[in-house]
Amino acid sequence: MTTDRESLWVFALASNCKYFTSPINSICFVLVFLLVWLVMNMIYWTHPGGPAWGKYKWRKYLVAPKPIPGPRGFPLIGSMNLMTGLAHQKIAAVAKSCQAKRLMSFSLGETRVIVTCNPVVAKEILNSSVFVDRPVNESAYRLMFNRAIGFASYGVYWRTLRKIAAMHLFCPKQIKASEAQRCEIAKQVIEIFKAGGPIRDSIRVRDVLKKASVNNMMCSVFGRNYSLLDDCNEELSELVDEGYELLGMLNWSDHLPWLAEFDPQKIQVRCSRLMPKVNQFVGKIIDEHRAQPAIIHRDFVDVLLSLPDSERLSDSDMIAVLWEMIFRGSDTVAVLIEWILARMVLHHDVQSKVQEELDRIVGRSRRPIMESDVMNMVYLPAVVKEVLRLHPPGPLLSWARLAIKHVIVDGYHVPAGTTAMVNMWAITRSAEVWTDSLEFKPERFMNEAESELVDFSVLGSDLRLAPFGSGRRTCPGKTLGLTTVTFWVASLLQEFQFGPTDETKTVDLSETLRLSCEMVNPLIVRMRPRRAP
Ligand code: HEM
Repeated sequence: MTTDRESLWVFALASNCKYFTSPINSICFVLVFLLVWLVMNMIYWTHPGGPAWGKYKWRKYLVAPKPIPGPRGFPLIGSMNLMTGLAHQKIAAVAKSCQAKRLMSFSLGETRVIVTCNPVVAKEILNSSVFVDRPVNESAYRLMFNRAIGFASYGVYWRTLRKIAAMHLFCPKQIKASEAQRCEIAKQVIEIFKAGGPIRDSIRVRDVLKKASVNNMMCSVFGRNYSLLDDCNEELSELVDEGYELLGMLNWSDHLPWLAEFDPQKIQVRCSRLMPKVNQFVGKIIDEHRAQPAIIHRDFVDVLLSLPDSERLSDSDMIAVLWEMIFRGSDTVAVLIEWILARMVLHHDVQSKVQEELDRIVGRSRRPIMESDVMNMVYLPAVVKEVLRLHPPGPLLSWARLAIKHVIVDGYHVPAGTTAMVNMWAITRSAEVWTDSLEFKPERFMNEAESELVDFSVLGSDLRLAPFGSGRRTCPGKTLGLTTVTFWVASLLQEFQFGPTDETKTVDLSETLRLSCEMVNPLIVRMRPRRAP
């Protein structure tokens, strides 16, 4: 933007000068200007980390003691190619080749970025009081997420939202209170999978899991009970899918602001088509709650409507907050369960061990599993941790952080306004951090006798495995997410034996990175009921 404004000034001054009344002189001026611009961009590009870092150094006349190592990428656009496709894998490979696994710099157009593949530096970044904001993201702003927790600027508003959500949606009492709803949805999922008869040879699990997760959040947030068997939340699923795709896309205009005018990826158009639909859908639910005020708060809309004046949110802010919860709470849960089931198909011995544990704790009766049974399990939580290690749903921790002040990271000067990423995928697969790092071994989270879990929290205190992030902007829904995933997986494994569709086939674990990291090819399984009808 500064470049654009400065260029306009130069042109404005030039147009007032008599020398430029002749066309030849004007053309010469434009050519000289272009040449200078080109030379400057080439100079910026020579800096380690590429053009955005070079530009910062030249603009600030800064003699940095030592630049952060990193790829130069291309002039002007820097390393935009790193963020397309499987960004976490590409970044890990480049960090290795630049010998910059602890801290690497790169440029996304005009955006300065640092990234770490090291747990110690990750802790320094995520737990600092400096990397507490989120970088600018046009889609997030246009979809109003800047007024919800995830993209709100660090400050009073963000703190108030987190406090409200922590007290009324994510506290242990509230999570316990929503147990019946999770049980009901698990029951419906099982009914759907059973509907085709005892032998089901080829079932795609993703669609059912996604719908179940959306329904679960719809119930907690809006107090709406949708059945998995009917299609009445189809509209919401479409809105979530569209928002999900828009937020997950690399928007070139975020990093090359002069492109925003042209909207080359049609992101602005799609956001402005989507938002009125979201406003209408969520606004209608808020109006219905207003028309029938609840004496006991049944859901999150009731909570928001009953806030005291000092904390009351405008309607549009309320829509943003509610919409974000549906959005964040749905995809991550479904994606993680699909990865767990994929691993169960692939490692039949592990699946049998979970089922033995289930039978030991619940008995092979017809009694469905309860969440209190899951609390007594040790092997299943170890399996969930191991899947989070090999397939973290947010390999780059979903949303990056932004430095609000100058800061020193791992001995390097990092200027305010720099975007910071943590490559959790690279950390959790690193041979320097984990023994047999690429092998699927849930036992690594258990003691030698395999009778109890070792003391390893995945909730953000140990950066060797922190799939929910860490520090002030850590995921507020982590306990709810983990409880839902573990319970639904337990319910499915109690009920069914999962296997490959064909004994000669294996499971394709290839990844695709959207907002979360999903299986490229949706999991298709063979299911056999385990319990007698
Ligand atoms: C398996 C489930 C989940 C995973 C793996 C996950 C992962 C993450 C990650 C990596 C972050 C970024 C943290 C950081 O910057 O340090 C995040 C943020 C967030 N998550 Fe989750 N999440 C899950 C479930 C949920 C659920 C169920 C909800 C809500 C219903 C939720 C709501 C949020 C919100 C609102 C933020 C933004 C926090 C902020 O910026 O202050 N997440 N999540």
